[in-house]
Amino acid sequence: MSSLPCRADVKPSPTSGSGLFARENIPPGELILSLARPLIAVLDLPRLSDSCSNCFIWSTTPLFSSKGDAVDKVGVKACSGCKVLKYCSTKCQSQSWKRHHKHECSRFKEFLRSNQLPNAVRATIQILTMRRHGALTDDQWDSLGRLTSHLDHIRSTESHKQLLEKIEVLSKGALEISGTQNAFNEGIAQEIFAKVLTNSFALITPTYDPLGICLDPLLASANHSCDPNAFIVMDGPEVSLRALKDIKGDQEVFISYIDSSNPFYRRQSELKSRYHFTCACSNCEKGSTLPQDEFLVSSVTKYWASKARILLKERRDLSSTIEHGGPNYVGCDELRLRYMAILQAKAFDALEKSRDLEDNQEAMTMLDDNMQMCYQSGMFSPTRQPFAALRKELYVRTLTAGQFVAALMQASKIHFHVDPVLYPQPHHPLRVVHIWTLVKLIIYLVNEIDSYPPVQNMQEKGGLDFPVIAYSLLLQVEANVEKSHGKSSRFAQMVYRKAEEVKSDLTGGNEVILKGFSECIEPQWRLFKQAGTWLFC
Ligand SMILES: C[S@@+](CC[C@H](N)C(=O)[O-])C[C@H]1O[C@@H](n2cnc3c(N)ncnc32)[C@H](O)[C@@H]1O
Repeated sequence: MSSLPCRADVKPSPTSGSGLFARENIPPGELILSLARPLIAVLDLPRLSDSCSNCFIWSTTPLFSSKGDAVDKVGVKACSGCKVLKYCSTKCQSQSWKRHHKHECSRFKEFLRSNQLPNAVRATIQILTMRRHGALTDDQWDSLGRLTSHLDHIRSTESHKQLLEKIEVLSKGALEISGTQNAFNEGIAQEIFAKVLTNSFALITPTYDPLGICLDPLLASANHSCDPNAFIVMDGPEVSLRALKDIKGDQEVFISYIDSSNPFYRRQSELKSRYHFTCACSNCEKGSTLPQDEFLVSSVTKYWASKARILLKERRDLSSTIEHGGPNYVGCDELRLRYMAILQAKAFDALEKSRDLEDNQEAMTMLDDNMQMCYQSGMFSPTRQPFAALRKELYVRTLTAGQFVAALMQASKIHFHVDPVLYPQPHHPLRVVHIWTLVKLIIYLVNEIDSYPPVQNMQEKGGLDFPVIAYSLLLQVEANVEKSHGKSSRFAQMVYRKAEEVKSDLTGGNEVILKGFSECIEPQWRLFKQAGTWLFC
């Protein structure tokens, strides 16, 4: 694959195996490396039908995507051969065909329409067929070969029996469907499949909506830290690694594989089960002593203690997670700590279950109930997980359900009270994306104000001037998007265009009016901050 700038090298790492190391000092927000596209990429099954399999543009119809970003409608047409992969243009179709699809199309035609093949199986098929037909060079094949598979560890660990069975069955399926049995044996297919599981990362939109998985040997050499100094951002097929913090020459570049705002034992168990390692990063070295683990109280009231006793008795699935080594362990030797651990376990469990619910109302009720528990038990600050994650999930659900006023209040709370703590760097891509989503939401509400009496009320009686608020939020996105996504990214270009459009709508290009607006920002900001405090919790 053609590669763009690279300011890092793969070297042996004291952390584990190989890692990425900066060649020179890289200030926050600067590019570390960029790839025109990852070596291998496959879309999630639902995205196969509504996204381009070459440039990954997502052609959905709803007003807001799952992360609340307004979506432009683009058509995609199915490949006339397999009728599975779709493309937004003949150019995209032809690029994909030449790169890999001509080797798999007839196989997909035969198998994929009847089988709902998981991502890792399709990625393995892509690798096997590309190699078989000479579309992966020896260098690319060797660099895939150097990636960690953990297969020996999985084979020798009793608790990984089920995982081993899954690898054996699915890799065998991938080998058969790829039609490359004459070139590769089952052992090779298992190695490749296991490498895909350990080394692939999420294929995402610039606004962090998940689209599928991708694998690239260069990016896969970046080790994990729960206190990362770099992040991955995508722009269509282009993948970039950018500095979150100041990185000195020769320093190791770390990304975070997981949500690092989670408490110590949850992070440890996720990394152990998904990536097979015990994290010893600078944060994990400090154990459960950081703000991620702090509760606001040292014990809960009698009311919550009685709720916890019931959960301990009735929810065996949860009580097993609070034992030492479990994800919800908080130091369970004392009863007061067991009570807090089981309440935390219940909230995390609800967060995960809500993600699988199709029904928005049911999900919102579940999320709301557990947020109330976080608040009323007095244990959780708004940034202590899973309280912050429950709120974020509720925000996305309210947007999807078209409950835009509730969404606006949650967004204010997230903007002022959650994100600055969880993502301290103003150019953190998630912080930038959240503000952008909020801008889009406010602009939508302003345009449709007649349909939203509560918003009209906030404007007329509460004195909120939404255009001024949207404009000042846009200024924040505009100031940070170069560092979060890169100046020439499609996302940054969209932000710059929107900023110009809003500026001109507000002022008609008159600089004096614009100056007047700038002076209104401060008092409006205070009013908007209050919108988050109107919520019960
Ligand atoms: C995507 S690979 C990273 C590159 C890897 N070091 C290699 O040599 O191929 C992920 C694997 O690297 C190792 N790893 C990554 N971060 C680690 C960390 N903080 N501590 C220990 N091992 C880590 C684990 O074995 C993990 O499964």
